[in-house]
Amino acid sequence: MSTDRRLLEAHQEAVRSLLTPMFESLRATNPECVSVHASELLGRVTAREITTAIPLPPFDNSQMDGYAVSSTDVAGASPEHPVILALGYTTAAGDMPGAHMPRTASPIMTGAIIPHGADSVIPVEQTLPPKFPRLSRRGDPVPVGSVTVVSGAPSGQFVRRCGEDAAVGTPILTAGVRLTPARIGALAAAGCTTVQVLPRVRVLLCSTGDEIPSGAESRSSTATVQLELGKIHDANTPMLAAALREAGAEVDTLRCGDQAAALHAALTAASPGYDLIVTSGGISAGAFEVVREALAPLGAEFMSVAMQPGGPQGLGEITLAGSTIPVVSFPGNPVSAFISAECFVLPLLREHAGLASERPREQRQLAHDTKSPLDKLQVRRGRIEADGRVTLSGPGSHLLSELAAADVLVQLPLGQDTFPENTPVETWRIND
Ligand SMILES: Nc1nc2c(c(=O)[nH]1)N[C@H]1C(S)=C(S)[C@@H](COP(=O)(O)OP(=O)(O)OC[C@H]3O[C@@H](n4cnc5c(N)ncnc54)[C@H](O)[C@@H]3O)O[C@H]1N2
Ligand code: MOO
Repeated sequence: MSTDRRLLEAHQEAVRSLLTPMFESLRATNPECVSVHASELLGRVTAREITTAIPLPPFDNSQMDGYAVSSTDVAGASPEHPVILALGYTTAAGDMPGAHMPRTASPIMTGAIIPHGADSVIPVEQTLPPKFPRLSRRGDPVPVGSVTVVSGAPSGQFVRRCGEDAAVGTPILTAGVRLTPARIGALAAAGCTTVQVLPRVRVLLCSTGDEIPSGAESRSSTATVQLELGKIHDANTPMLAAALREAGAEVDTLRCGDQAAALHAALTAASPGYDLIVTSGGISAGAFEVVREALAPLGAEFMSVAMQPGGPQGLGEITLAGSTIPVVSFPGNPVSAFISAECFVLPLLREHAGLASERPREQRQLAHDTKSPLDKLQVRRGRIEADGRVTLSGPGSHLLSELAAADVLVQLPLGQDTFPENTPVETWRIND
């Protein structure tokens, strides 16, 4: 590991430079075609602009349950000068309308086509009687009866015009947009059955360490698994897999002990088909640093970043079985791994997935004084108090329960080691 410490921004830039060709190549790859009805569509990113081939709405229709009328028939209607109209043909949503006859009120339901000859709708509550009489649907004889109208209805009242939401050929979605529920709804309304979406980044996530039981040992049908002394549960694999997936990646996982040859063999066998390898653990100054030992000879570099947690880091393009693949290595301490992902990889994945790359930052005041190392940027975990100030938890990178209970990450900048109560600090939300 190099003894020079690089600044966080320099490492962010190095990771961006490493991963940019991978993102570019994914954008240049043939898009995937996904059904509008598939649950996997949510969160995918459009590969092309999508225009509507039909007007939306596809026809003039009623915004209210009421009566379609000719605005000239009811001009000047008021409680003092009511207009009495005979009942016309009824149109419900989905029906073909009958002709609207002059001096009639054609019962119409929300979403039904405005019948030819009518240009306005009066809600049923604004007529006398204020409820529909017994009505027949199209094809049946028109019921005999009348409706008293006590207010005028300007032309176009409660009429939803054909194409007013989107005219034929209008782009509904541009390329590079994340598919949200509303966007999927708009595509479905336009009659799109499939959508071309960008391929997702396929990540192989590999957690290392002899202290973590192998996959088979750690999976159990009971709620809690017993541990042998010296072993711990694998927190990083589920945590990092969830973070990567939340940022739009597809993730498969791999577990490996502390033998470099075994890690090399496992990655060689598993890596084809992936765009990126992310590792956790085995990169610091110990005697058995499996990731460093296995990946440095393949081209990865390991360095120290002037931050805490997350000091030890690794990255590079490595060659496995004749193919090159980018690798980003995080330290094994769970809070270090989480913050490393948050600082170096997730913003880039989010950007590719059409999400806001950076989480919004907020200035808050510290609720108490604290210290941090002068030569490192410290990222602390904090709870927001009722007065908006932040109480920090301990700095240790093993304090995962405190990370889980935190509202915000708090940045204590490098170059300052004493932070009195009420010092303004930059924060960003987690666990939302
Ligand atoms: N002499 C030095 N020792 C250490 C240094 C240093 O600069 N000099 N750096 C410390 C820092 S900071 C960190 S962070 C860690 C990083 O070490 P590694 O990346 O080599 O990680 P490991 O040693 O494999 O694990 C560290 C810690 O995390 C636990 N761990 C690992 N994987 C998981 C997992 N999947 N789930 C839960 N917990 C995990 C592991 O048991 C260790 O306790 O090095 C310091 N040491
Ligand atoms: O830099 Mo380490 O990531 O504090 O435990």
